[in-house]
Parts: sequence; structure tokens; C-alpha cells
Amino acid sequence: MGPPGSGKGTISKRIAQNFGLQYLSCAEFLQDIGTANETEASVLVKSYIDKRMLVPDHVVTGLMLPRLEQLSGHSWLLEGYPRTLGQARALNELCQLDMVISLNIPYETLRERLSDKWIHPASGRVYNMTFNPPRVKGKDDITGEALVQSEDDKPEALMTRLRHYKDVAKPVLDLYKSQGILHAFSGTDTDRIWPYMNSILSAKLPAQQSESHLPPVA
Ligand SMILES: Nc1nc2c(ncn2[C@@H]2O[C@H](COP(=O)(O)OP(=O)(O)OP(=O)(O)O)[C@@H](O)[C@H]2O)c(=O)[nH]1
Ligand SMILES: Nc1ncnc2c1ncn2[C@@H]1O[C@H](COP(=O)(O)OP(=O)(O)O)[C@@H](O)[C@H]1O
Repeated sequence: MGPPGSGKGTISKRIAQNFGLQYLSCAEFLQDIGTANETEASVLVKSYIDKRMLVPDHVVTGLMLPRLEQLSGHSWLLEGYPRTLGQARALNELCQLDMVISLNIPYETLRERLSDKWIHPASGRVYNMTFNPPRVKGKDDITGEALVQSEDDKPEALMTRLRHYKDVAKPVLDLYKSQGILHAFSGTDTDRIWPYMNSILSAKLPAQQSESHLPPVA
């Protein structure tokens, strides 16, 4: 968990790779559904994503939980789910989480990072012009296509997203704190947070697993 731009995607991929976990990003999963063949669910999901609103709890949960059930027998890392108390309660019904990670990053750092963030819309690949720049300025490393900046990452939009994040996340963080599974990390640099996170995860997680690919979306 963490506010927009806190580095959830960046650090999740690092964790999944280092510990051999199946990685599932809720936003990417919903994006794939929204762009898949037209079904009732895909149209609904797309309509919320396009309005930059959270997909209603019962819809996102109805999609995520069966996906997680497909991963039973694997160890996984979820990014961006649960985001609301309703989603957290639904997930609790399915399984007991081992650990919840929360990133506390100062506002000024978020603002600076996001003003420097560029994405490749078709794949969702994310770049930062100082932290992880593309090989060729303005172009995606894999396809060579143009990178764009999101309206959502401009300072005015960021303030609104941040306020919204705090309101929605607080009860979820409180729940996980009461369960004793919340680990919060504060800092301004992913690379400085990483060694602490790595040592806590190393103490909790069994030896690395070898899996690296998710089973395909059904
Ligand atoms: N300068 C700098 N940029 C970073 C650091 N960690 C991540 N970034 C960049 O900051 C931006 C946000 O990182 P993400 O991993 O996309 O963060 P997120 O929390 O998943 O963001 P949302 O998808 O907006 O919720 C990206 O452009 C990253 O490349 C860091 O330590 N320093
Ligand atoms: N857990 C979730 N619950 C509901 N909707 C979600 C969830 N995760 C992602 N989404 C949908 O996917 C979109 C993109 O998510 P994300 O990349 O995390 O960006 P944002 O920070 O704008 O929410 C959201 O605007 C929302 O429509």
C-alpha cells in the first residue's frame, strides 16, 4: 500500500523477482480486463478506469478473488488490492495475509517523482527521467514508441489523489495494524528503503522459489 507515486510498482516487482513470488497488480489486471473482448464486466471496469474512479468493491472483488484462487499453491504479492475496507474484508474471507507493506513517502518527493514520470501507455511500462530513464529519451525501451505523461501526475491532480488515498487507506491500514501484519517503511528513495524491506522479508519468507510467470488470465 502507498500513495500514488510512492514506488509500489517499482518495489513490488523487485520483491517478486528477489523472492520468486507471483506478482499481481490490480490496476494492470483491471486494465487487461477493460481492454479484453467486450463483456458486461469489461465494459463496466473500463467505464470506471476511464473516469479515474475506483471500480466498485463488489466488481473488483468478484474479479480478483477467483484470480487469486487460481494462484492457490503459489506464494503471491498483490499490488493495489485491497484498497478499501470492503476489499480488505473480502480478502480476509479468502485467506490470512502474512504481511502488508505500506510506503510512507513525503509529499514533496511524490510531487517531484511524478512530474518526472513517463509511461508507455500500451504496456504500462513506467520510467523516471532521473531514476530509471529510457535508453532513448522519450521512447519506450522495448517498442521504441513514444512515452507520455499522465494528467493524473500533475501537482493539482496529485493533491486530490493523495487526499483520497489517505481517507480510503486509513481504515485498511488500521485493520492490518490490529492484526499485527503491517510493516511501514518511510523514506525518500526506493533504493534506500529496499535493504530494510529485503531484510524483513528475508526473515519472513521461505527460501526463494523458482516460479517467475503467472498462469494466464482465464
Ligand atoms: N527519483 C526517484 N524516482 C523513483 C524512485 N522510486 C520510484 N521512482 C519513480 O517514481 C515513479 C512512481 O513509481 P511507481 O513504482 O510507478 O509508483 P506507484 O506507487 O506504483 O504509483 P501509482 O501507479 O501512481 O500508484 C516512477 O516514475 C518510478 O520510476 C526513487 O527512489 N527515486
Ligand atoms: N483495488 C482497486 N479497487 C478499485 N479500482 C481499482 C483498484 N486498483 C486499481 N483500480 C482501478 O484502476 C485504475 C488505475 O489504478 P492505479 O494505476 O493504481 O491508479 P490510481 O492511482 O489513479 O488509482 C484506478 O483509477 C481504478 O479505476
